[in-house]
This record gives sequence, C-alpha cells and structure tokens, in this order.
Amino acid sequence: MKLRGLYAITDSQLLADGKLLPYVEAALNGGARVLQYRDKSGDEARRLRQAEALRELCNRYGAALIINDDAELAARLGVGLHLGQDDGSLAVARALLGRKAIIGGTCHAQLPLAEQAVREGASYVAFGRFFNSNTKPGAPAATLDLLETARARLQLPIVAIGGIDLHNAAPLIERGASMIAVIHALFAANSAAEVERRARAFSALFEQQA
Ligand SMILES: Cc1ncc(COP(=O)(O)OP(=O)(O)O)c(N)n1
Ligand SMILES: Cc1ncsc1CCOP(=O)(O)O
Ligand SMILES: [Mg+2]
Repeated sequence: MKLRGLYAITDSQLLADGKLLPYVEAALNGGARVLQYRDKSGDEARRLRQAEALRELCNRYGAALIINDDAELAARLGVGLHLGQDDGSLAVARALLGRKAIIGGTCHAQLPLAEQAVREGASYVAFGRFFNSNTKPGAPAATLDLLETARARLQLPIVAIGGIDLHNAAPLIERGASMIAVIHALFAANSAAEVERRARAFSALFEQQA
C-alpha cells in the first residue's frame, strides 16, 4: 500500500475506558491510512486481545496496522512493526516478518540513522519530534530543514512525528513528509465524532498537496 496520509497512533491513557475501538474506528473513518498500536503496559493478554481487534478494524478499512516495539506480537498477527533505536534490530525484524511487512524505524533528527535504517530494510523512516509533544516531551527536536534534506536524499516514505496538530502540519507535508503521525491532537478528544472530524481535516491536507 502507498504510505501517504494520516498515521494515527494509539495511547493507552487517552484511549482507556472503552474508547480504544470507537476512537480508532473514527480515525479510520476520517481517513487514517496507518494505525500504530502503542501500548507501554506489560499486560500481554490485553495487548494481544486489543491488537487482534485493531487488526480486524484496520482490515475492514483497508488501513495498515503497525505494532510499536514488539516484533513477536507483529509476527504473531502478521502485521507491521515500528522500532525505535533501543527496540531491537530492523534487519532481524525484517528477517522475522518477511519482505512484504511494513517496518518503520525512529531516526530522531539524524540522517545517518535513516541511512542505516534503509540499509537494514526499513519501509519508512520517522523523524521527530517536530514540535512540543504532550506525549513525548523529551524526544530530540527535528527541523523542517532536516526534513527537506532527507526528502532529497532518501527514496522511501518519511514520517514526521511529535506535537503535530491541524495548525502546524501543512509545512511538514510541503517540505517532504509522506505521512504525519499524531497522537494527542487526534485522540485527546471528547467524542468519537470529534476524532473523525480531526482525522478528516488532517487527511484533507494531503489532498491539497497531492
Ligand atoms: C511513527 C513513529 N515514529 C516514532 C516513534 C517513536 O518510537 P520510539 O523512539 O521507539 O519511542 P516509543 O514510541 O516506543 O516511545 C513511533 N512510535 N512511531
Ligand atoms: C512517540 C513519539 N516519538 C517522538 S514524538 C512522539 C509522540 C507523538 O505524540 P504527539 O502527537 O502527542 O506529540
Ligand atoms: Mg519504541
């Protein structure tokens, strides 16, 4: 599938109390093309149950499901994977998940990390945080200039992440982001209808710059 558009990422605090499935479905209805299941709890049984439910939802909407951090869970479900710099080897994950799996890697604000991710078989590279992030305030800061340089040098999709909202997303797309990954500005909402409205608005930014 083409990796372009809104990349929604779940958060177990924002999506507690029965919100996970309705809010994710709203994001998919609003046009999210990729969904990352990001759950830092050690509750394996719950993680498996939720990831299976998300796989069913994503299949229904023709969206890709990506598991954060956990190559074994991604392999078990036959879905994609996102790995940070301390989450294990991309090359090992590629060997485990096969040629077709979507596998992404965090590259913070460093082009050499992206070049290494490409060599190890990544499907996309992610830079950020680009703005102040509620979810991960300590992530290293990346710039629009870095994004533009990466776009010129790399042949694979680039994901921008970190503090992205409806007011600051457009320049990231203009300067080379294939996808924008969003947690707080998408899911910190009072209703599923509001999540859908936001997802639609994020997705429309890509149509304007097709
Ligand atoms: C699309 C995307 N980009 C970056 C990250 C961050 O990954 P990581 O650095 O491993 O941090 P955690 O998300 O695991 O806290 C991501 N998850 N997704
Ligand atoms: C996981 C991650 N990696 C860098 S910033 C970030 C958090 C993104 O969340 P938000 O969209 O709420 O800033
Ligand atoms: Mg990680």
